Amino acid sequence: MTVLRFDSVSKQYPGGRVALEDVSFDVGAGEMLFVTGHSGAGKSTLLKLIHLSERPSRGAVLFGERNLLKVRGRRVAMHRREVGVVFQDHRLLTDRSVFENIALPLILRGMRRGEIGKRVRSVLERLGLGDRERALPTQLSAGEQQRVGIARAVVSEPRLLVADEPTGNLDPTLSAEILALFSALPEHGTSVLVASHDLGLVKRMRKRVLVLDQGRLVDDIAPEDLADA
Ligand SMILES: Nc1ncnc2c1ncn2[C@@H]1O[C@H](COP(=O)(O)OP(=O)(O)OP(=O)(O)O)[C@@H](O)[C@H]1O
Repeated sequence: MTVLRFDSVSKQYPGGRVALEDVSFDVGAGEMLFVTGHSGAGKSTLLKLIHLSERPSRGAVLFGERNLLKVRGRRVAMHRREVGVVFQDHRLLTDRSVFENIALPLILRGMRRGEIGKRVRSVLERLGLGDRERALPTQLSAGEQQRVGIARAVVSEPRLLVADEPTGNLDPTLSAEILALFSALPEHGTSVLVASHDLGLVKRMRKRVLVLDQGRLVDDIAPEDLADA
């Protein structure tokens, strides 16, 4: 089953910059893959089209049966509940506890308090944050903050998780740890798309890799065809 399809997608920003040019690919249910390329290659733009912070100039982005070009108004928020997003800079609410940060998407959905408690604690345990639920984000290490960002993105059990340079500021051990967490998500039914310019790291993960170069998809490499890192 296909979760995400890019069909001849181009994106030109106002001002003339072409960020993506005729990009086509599919992501299957429960698949994890990377998108890589030099700075400015179009990685962030590709992710932004998926969570609707940008719109394509040409072509179509399909999420399951949903053509994202037709998603407007209130439906944008509904769409975003099915796509978890992990940002490099975490974007946590600094005056709210770890628990509250993670619970927020469930509170917004109107979920019952008992159910919210159960779900948040289960995600906290999975991410090794069981004893940090009352802490404020400022009291956490960079790696812990990043894991809270991931917990918030996965707590709604999204069909797709997109992550933009999720290991950007982390040391190699923490980076590996975070990527191992992502690798476990497909078992829970979530497909995962990670943008990273760190080629060594991408190769070590041994997953499918899309390569962007100046907005063009120039390679789509299967795990078995990856050279050793
Ligand atoms: N809002 C914008 N307005 C105009 N041009 C933009 C905008 N956002 C990105 N661009 C341009 O589009 C191109 C692709 O940018 P994008 O951020 O997608 O690349 P990237 O591969 O994620 O780069 P990086 O690894 O540096 O984050 C770049 O040339 C960039 O300057």
